[in-house]
Amino acid sequence: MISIKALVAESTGLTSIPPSYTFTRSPDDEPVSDDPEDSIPIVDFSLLTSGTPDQRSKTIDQLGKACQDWGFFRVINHGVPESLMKAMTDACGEFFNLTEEEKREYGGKYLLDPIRCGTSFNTSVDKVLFWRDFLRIVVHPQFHSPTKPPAFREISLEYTKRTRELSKGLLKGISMSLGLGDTYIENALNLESGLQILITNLYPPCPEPELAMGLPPHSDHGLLTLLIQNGISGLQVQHQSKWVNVNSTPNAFVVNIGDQMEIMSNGKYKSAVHRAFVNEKATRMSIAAFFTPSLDTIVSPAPELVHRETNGPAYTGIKYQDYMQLHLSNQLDGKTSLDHLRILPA
Ligand SMILES: O=C(O)CCC(=O)C(=O)O
Ligand SMILES: [Fe+2]
Repeated sequence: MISIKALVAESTGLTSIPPSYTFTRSPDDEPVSDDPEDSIPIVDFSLLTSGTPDQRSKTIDQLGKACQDWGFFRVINHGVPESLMKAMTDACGEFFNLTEEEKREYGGKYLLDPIRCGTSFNTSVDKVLFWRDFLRIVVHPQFHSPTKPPAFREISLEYTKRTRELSKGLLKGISMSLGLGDTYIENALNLESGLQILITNLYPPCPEPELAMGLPPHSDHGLLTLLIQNGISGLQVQHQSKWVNVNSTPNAFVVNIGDQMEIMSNGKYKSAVHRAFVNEKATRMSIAAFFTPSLDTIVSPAPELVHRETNGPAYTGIKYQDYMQLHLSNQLDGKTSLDHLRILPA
């Protein structure tokens, strides 16, 4: 399947998109909020790790509130150097600039290949194709890297370590905000042997951006996602039935919680539905670091958060590997993977 990058490059003066990329917008598509987007919660990570006890406890409260109200927040003062975020963005851009022939080496057939680049989401089931190319790399527990461009390995290894530290700190805070010990999530979901996956999304300029979709509304299948963008906006998050723009701000991470957090917290923290639009002029890029339980962990609501009388378990447990397989082999469609696990109140 041709990449969007090649499609755009090969068709000079492309004025319309091929029909296979044309989305029919649903008439009940929720409106875009006119709230200033800065109402998205902001978490100051430095207060979590080196604040006074009072600042730390306030930040844990803020984190819990952000997870409960939005499932989505920005993190500032996170300790990942801005120069590294920029280097990572540049290295990913250079990867996509390799020839189609060079990239073909990673056009893996299997959904779980450790390095896989491709287009859309899952071209064997996508009904409409997305205006998106991607590179997906498993970087933990085993680190993988494409061999080109030459600097990619070193930069992505450092980026992997620094974002891992950040995710651990955030997960400790989130664990505390649920009234569980700070290492509860880490231990219950076996995060040390869990996966860390880097997904770079490339959205080349699109001649008919209002008809195409970068990524349709979806929640992330893992536990936590840390995202950076290349200065071009296009991400929206659903909040109280409206879409809110998440503009690209330099030097902050956009963090969202995924389906495993929703299951583990018994629905107290819901995974955020988000989508990505494309635009006519600029190439947009986003880099997401996904953190997941280990493949053999059975994720189920934490017993501490389940009260048989008032708040029974809302999801059936599932082995993470089975969940990921379910998610990757179907269409990307809202929260349909999670819907399979819901236990409806009697
Ligand atoms: O491009 C974006 O901003 C969103 C990417 C995303 O949602 C994903 O990779 O799961
Ligand atoms: Fe996502």
